[in-house]
Amino acid sequence: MVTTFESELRAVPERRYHHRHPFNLRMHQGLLLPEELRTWILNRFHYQRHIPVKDALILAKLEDPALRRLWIRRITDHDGGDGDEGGIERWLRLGEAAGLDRADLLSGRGVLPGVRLAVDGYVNLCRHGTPLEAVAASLTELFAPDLMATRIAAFERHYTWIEPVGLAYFRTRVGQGRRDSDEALSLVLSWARTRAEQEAAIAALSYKCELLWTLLDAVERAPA
Ligand SMILES: O=C(O)c1cc(C(=O)O)c2c(n1)C(=O)C(=O)c1cc(C(=O)O)[nH]c1-2
Repeated sequence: MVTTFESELRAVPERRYHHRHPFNLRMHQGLLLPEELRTWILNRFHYQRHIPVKDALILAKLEDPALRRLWIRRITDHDGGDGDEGGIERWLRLGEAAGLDRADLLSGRGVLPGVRLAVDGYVNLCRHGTPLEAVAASLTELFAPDLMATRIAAFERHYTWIEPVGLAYFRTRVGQGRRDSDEALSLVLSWARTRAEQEAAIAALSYKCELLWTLLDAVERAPA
């Protein structure tokens, strides 16, 4: 049974997730110039490389070994391990497939100030917030897999100058995102018992939507 709280949680990204952002809409319509797409890939790398950092901050707050075992997998999903190159390496390959230089991506040069602030916002929420708030903020991932499927189709159709091998990040992430958001949702539903806790979870998820939106605002207005 879907509780009122769960419906309230799902309604936040429904209205405010970046799948509705004009930059993403233009991406899906095939309207982005190669330079705009490269700016997005380079700046989104700053977000990607901080995902395992924020997950390590969450991990440090979990006192139950079973929960830590669950959460630590998120770090290796990005950093790699056990024969898997990991999501960060796959994102670097996406950059190379789009004509970016790996050393430039790794250097962090060209990351826009607004993107830095948005990413700092997420890391700091996970550093200073409760585990409930930090896990609730990750629930934008309820919507990410569908967005990625749309993105893969748009890249294959409109941006054929990007080598197809570069899409491996998104292909892998669709399944990981579904699994991660299912796990995060059951944790949030079981942890948020009082109305105050439920409201804190909704506020954290709203804030995450805002920071992803702000990130794309910065990319959209990047100087040419
Ligand atoms: O491409 C996207 O639109 C998108 C969005 C999100 C998100 O909703 O935060 C994530 C990702 N990608 C992603 O690749 C990823 O690994 C990821 C982890 C998390 C998280 O909050 O823990 N979000 C996202």
